[in-house]
Amino acid sequence: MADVRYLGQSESAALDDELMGPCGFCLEQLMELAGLSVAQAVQDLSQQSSMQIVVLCGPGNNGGDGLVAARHLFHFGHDVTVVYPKVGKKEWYSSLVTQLKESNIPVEESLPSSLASADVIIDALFGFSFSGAVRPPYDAILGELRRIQTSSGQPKKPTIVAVDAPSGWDVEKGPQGNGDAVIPDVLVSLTAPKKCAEHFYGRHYLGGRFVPSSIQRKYRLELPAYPGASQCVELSTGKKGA
Ligand SMILES: NC(=O)C1=CN([C@@H]2O[C@H](COP(=O)(O)OP(=O)(O)OC[C@H]3O[C@@H](n4cnc5c(N)ncnc54)[C@H](O)[C@@H]3O)[C@@H](O)[C@H]2O)[C@@H](O)CC1
Ligand SMILES: [K+]
Repeated sequence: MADVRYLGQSESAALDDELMGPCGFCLEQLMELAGLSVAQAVQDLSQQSSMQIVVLCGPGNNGGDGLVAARHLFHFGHDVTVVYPKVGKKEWYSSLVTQLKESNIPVEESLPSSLASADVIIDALFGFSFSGAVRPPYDAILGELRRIQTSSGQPKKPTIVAVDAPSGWDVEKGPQGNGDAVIPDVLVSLTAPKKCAEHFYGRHYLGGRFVPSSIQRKYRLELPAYPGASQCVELSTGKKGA
């Protein structure tokens, strides 16, 4: 089988539109499956039965994936905190927050003081629609992540898991500029990897096991086989190099 194809930004948005238009899916369905696949990938990372997990959620659908993943990870037995500075405009986001609160999962507007001692931090701030320089309040959040990642004297650092694209990276060109990008340890690409993933060398999972054959053919996706009933599959990394 050929290599998995990496998608550009406009192609990713077009594919998304087709799924939720002519293919007959709705956002809530796809977000649930995307978030479940992120939760399964995180579960696959460790044998630890109860991890401290902080999920950073942005204002768009990438943030929605994070809210769904948080709920599943709670049901998997983990200690989950959600940071959601701005509730997205779609009504569905408020419903996802309600679902979390019904299980007493904390949903905070700002970073918890315990962030650096988390086992896992999930970056669900921005996905394939990110562009330009990071605006407040997300610039400070990514700055803190970078600080935790680069600080010395901390025996164990949180594993940073990015959803669909590492936030702050150019969706096609990868980490840009002055070396202050957050470099995640794990990336969970959804549907198909975005071009920025060519610059990623950590553990790389693919999730979003819902792409119909018609779309796979049209976009020449060459998706790998998912094992059994799993919602995610691990890929090899650094396809073309930085
Ligand atoms: N078909 C798919 O592949 C699916 C994709 N989903 C998710 O949807 C994501 C795309 O969602 P969206 O199109 O809503 O977009 P994103 O979630 O990538 O981001 C859009 C939001 O980020 C803000 N934003 C963009 N650039 C910014 C900047 N520089 N500073 C601050 N804020 C900025 C925008 O104002 C907007 O509110 C994917 O990456 C994936 O995670 C899933 O939810 C459902 C299925
Ligand atoms: K992200």
